[in-house]
Amino acid sequence: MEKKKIIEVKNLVKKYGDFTAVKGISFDVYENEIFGLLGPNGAGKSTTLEIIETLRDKTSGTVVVDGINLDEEPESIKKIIGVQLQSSGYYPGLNLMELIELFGGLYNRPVNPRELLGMFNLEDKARAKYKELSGGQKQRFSIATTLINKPRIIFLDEPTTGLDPQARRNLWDLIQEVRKQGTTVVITTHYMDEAEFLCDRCAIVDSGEIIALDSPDGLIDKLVAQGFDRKKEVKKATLEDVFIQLTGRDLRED
Ligand SMILES: Nc1ncnc2c1ncn2[C@@H]1O[C@H](COP(=O)(O)OP(=O)(O)OP(=O)(O)O)[C@@H](O)[C@H]1O
Repeated sequence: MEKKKIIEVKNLVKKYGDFTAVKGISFDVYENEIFGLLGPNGAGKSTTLEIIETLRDKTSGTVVVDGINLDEEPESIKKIIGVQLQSSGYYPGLNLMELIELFGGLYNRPVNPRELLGMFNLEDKARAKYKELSGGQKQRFSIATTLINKPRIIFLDEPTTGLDPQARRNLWDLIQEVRKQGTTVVITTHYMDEAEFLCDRCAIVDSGEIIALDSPDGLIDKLVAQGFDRKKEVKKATLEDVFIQLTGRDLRED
């Protein structure tokens, strides 16, 4: 069966004054895939995401999300996407349940806060304030809030930055679970192991251009076919494997 395109980006350009941050990139995201945007600092990943999320104006190019043209109906796009809020958007006086209820009200959507918090292992924190959460809990809550409006696509900008290995692996499982439930996931990350584990396909962005786009295995195969060979013998385990083996897979922050 033909895969359905849920995001179509064509010749997207973004200029900040004289500086061109995004230089005419084109890519498609298929329905229900986990799609990664990888690239060094300043490559233009966040700018690209924010344009698709309707949070930033583009200079030129076309963006179509689930058949909706960004230039024509940005409000309709907002209704079908889930975006992580800046932490400043979490009113300090409200607990997690109240925040979810508030956001549900803003989206005009009935929402079951306990169920959502449960999915992200935060049921015990239902009455806690955002500032009382650990780093991993904050990230889980932030991802949970992207699902409040039951979106078709969620956008995650560096979701595991700063987390310990247990929290990172736990979040990977949660992101896979979100996808399993039918949501398309677009993610930016600087961690190549994360992209390799999670992404069906990824685009490598550098200086505002896409320099490669394929599945992680496809990208690796292409490099190997060019004669690339690792200098050192591949180790049977990594230091992270040692760490996880010694400290276990359970989350520590709770
Ligand atoms: N509001 C702005 N005004 C001017 N330049 C900007 C603005 N926002 C981003 N830039 C520049 O555009 C380029 C792309 O930035 P962007 O944040 O999209 O990169 P990124 O790939 O997400 O980087 P990072 O991995 O560091 O988050 C950078 O050179 C950045 O300095």
